Amino acid sequence: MDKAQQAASKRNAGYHAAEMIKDGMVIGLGTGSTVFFAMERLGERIAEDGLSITGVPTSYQAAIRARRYGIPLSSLDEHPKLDTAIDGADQADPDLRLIKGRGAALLREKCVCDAAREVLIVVDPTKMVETLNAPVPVEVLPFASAPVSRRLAALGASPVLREGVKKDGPVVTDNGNFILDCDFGAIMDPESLETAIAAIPGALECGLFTAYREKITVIVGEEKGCRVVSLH
Ligand SMILES: O=C(CO)[C@H](O)[C@H](O)COP(=O)(O)O
Repeated sequence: MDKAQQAASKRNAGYHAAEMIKDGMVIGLGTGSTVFFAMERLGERIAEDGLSITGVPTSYQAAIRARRYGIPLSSLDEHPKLDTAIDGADQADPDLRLIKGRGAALLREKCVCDAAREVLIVVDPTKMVETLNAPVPVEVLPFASAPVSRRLAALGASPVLREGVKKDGPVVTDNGNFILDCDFGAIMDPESLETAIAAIPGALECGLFTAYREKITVIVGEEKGCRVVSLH
């Protein structure tokens, strides 16, 4: 799939998710290029049809983009329960388990996913895999990054501190933490791995999302149209 085909697929997925949003909904807004297409379409529906929605952004980037599209914003303080959330993913398997966090927003994304009654995951076809095998991002407390790294290595990864492309030194998340990218190879038991990582003090969250399969709908954008996958 070339770049133009991928962009068309992302756009179709994002637009499809945006069409599923109903008047009055409070929605989590994920981070990443595919969600931005959903926001673009939501902005059009607000401007053209008077759609009334409230967004809870998962990152500064999502908030900036949502404002640009005229989406009114709120927070989990105001809305601890969300009608739905739209988010992207780096990989999804047939059981709708995900790896997220390329954009370093995984901690807030998991909070929003947890708060949402349903979750729309928008992806292009390259994200669909039989077995999750991408590096798992782990957000770590900087104070504890060395011991956390050792614990992750004991689980089978070679953790790599994520460094900035446009800045010197480590990437600092919107929450003031670091990211360790952890390549575990093929992940045969994502649930156990997520539980094991969650048990490490100082590992604040990881990019494995295995607990939300029942409320997730994956919208796979194709060059023309979409394929919708859910377990319900
Ligand atoms: O998890 C994420 C950010 O933390 C993104 O949703 C994920 O990386 C997908 O991004 P894109 O839609 O740009 O491919």
